Amino acid sequence: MIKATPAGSGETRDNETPDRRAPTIFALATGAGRAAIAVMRVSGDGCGAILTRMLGGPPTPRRAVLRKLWRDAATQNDHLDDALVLWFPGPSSYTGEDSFELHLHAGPAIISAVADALVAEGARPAEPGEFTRRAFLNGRVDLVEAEGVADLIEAETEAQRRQALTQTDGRLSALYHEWADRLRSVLARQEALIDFPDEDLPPEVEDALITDITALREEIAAHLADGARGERIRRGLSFSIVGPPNAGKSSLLNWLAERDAAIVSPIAGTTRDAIEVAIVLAGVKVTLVDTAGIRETSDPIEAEGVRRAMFHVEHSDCVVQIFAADAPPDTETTPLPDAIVVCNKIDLAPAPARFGEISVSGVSVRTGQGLDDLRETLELKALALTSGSGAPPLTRARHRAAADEVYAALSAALAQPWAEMRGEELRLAMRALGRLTGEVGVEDILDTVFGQFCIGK
Ligand SMILES: Nc1nc2c(ncn2[C@@H]2O[C@H](COP(=O)(O)OP(=O)(O)OP(=O)(O)O)[C@@H](O)[C@H]2O)c(=O)[nH]1
Ligand SMILES: [K+]
Ligand SMILES: [Mg+2]
Repeated sequence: MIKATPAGSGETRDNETPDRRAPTIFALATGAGRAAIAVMRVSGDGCGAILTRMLGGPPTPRRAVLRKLWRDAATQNDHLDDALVLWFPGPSSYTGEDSFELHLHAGPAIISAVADALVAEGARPAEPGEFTRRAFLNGRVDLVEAEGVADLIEAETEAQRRQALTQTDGRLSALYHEWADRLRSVLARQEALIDFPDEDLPPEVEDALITDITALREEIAAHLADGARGERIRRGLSFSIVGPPNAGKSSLLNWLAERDAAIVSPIAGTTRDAIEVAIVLAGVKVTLVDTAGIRETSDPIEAEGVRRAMFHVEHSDCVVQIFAADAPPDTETTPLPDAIVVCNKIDLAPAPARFGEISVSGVSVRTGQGLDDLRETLELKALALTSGSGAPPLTRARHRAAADEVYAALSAALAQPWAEMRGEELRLAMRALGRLTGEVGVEDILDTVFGQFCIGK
């Protein structure tokens, strides 16, 4: 077989021993299930040779061309499909390697015949995230951008899509790179202080250094203290509906979910398990949780339901506390902290204006009265919990851990009276930032990061 020119000749990350030859991988980039077209993606050193074998030669780069696809074009043996072919020679491809795409007719027999032919030419099926992993190793994207690609594929809501885009297009990485640049400058000036202690550097040099470290540390603190809005957008918010039995919790859940997700009945204690339904409020993914009515009970199963309800009260981003107008809470009951308070069944009795300090949303799930206003209140809450300044938010626990480390190292540096000792802390901060974008020492986390991808990306 003719060997294609080595691909991915651009710089290789120093954290994984570069394998000079990139084994050729392939995967279906489009989903399973009935469809008109299936896209087969192929990347690696063997691509040129495979195109020669199956098409008779690589087509014009980066142009969609319709070609007959053969198991062996030279002998015109076994016509596999008529496919649209896109040839991306490395290094200016997604992976940085030679790669191509075949837009096939999506019949399962065609897909498996093409896969067989690729295996016969020495390619192997790709692992989850392997294309993007190669893009990372070849310096096409950094780790934060790669994670953004995974989020973009997973994005179900507008807020998730917008956030993932700020990550894949490098806006979040740019922030981290800007921090690294500033830290590098601080570190250089710090080294100068140590190297030329007797050369009477003006005291302003050290003062400016301290000022810069302090400013950077404050910015990182602000990034960390954004109320986890980026992580919330990614994972979605959770809103739980709690209150006494028969208040209409399940009825409200069903109305918000626009389907009969939970059983509604006049029997108090109908809901026992927590019932979760995903909805979208103002472009934000929200998991609504219907819970068991909270009351004293001798029924062990209902008691477990009550215990679970209390768990959700504690762990939700927002609690919707509901009671019925014809069974208002007694004077000992107090509103839950930060709750949205709802009085249901206002078709039976008037709602009180306030419950403790909190104003009450009066609704009737039966007649529909007040429900649109309540939805708007919930939408505003979802927006308040996920919006912030224009700066790209922190989106993952991995980023939070690294930023925490940088913050701690900068704090330690500021606490050091000796310039020599400060340098060590600054280097630690630099390393933590490098791990964040994937520039240093990340071998151990690559499997975790790319394992979350789907196959074909
Ligand atoms: N009149 C009136 N009845 C309602 C309204 N909303 C719900 N109901 C009725 O109240 C009863 C209880 O409703 P559910 O939604 O099951 O109440 P729940 O809070 O989930 O009850 P548990 O799961 O038992 O804690 C049902 O018979 C509903 O049809 C309303 O706005 N007005
Ligand atoms: K009920
Ligand atoms: Mg219920």
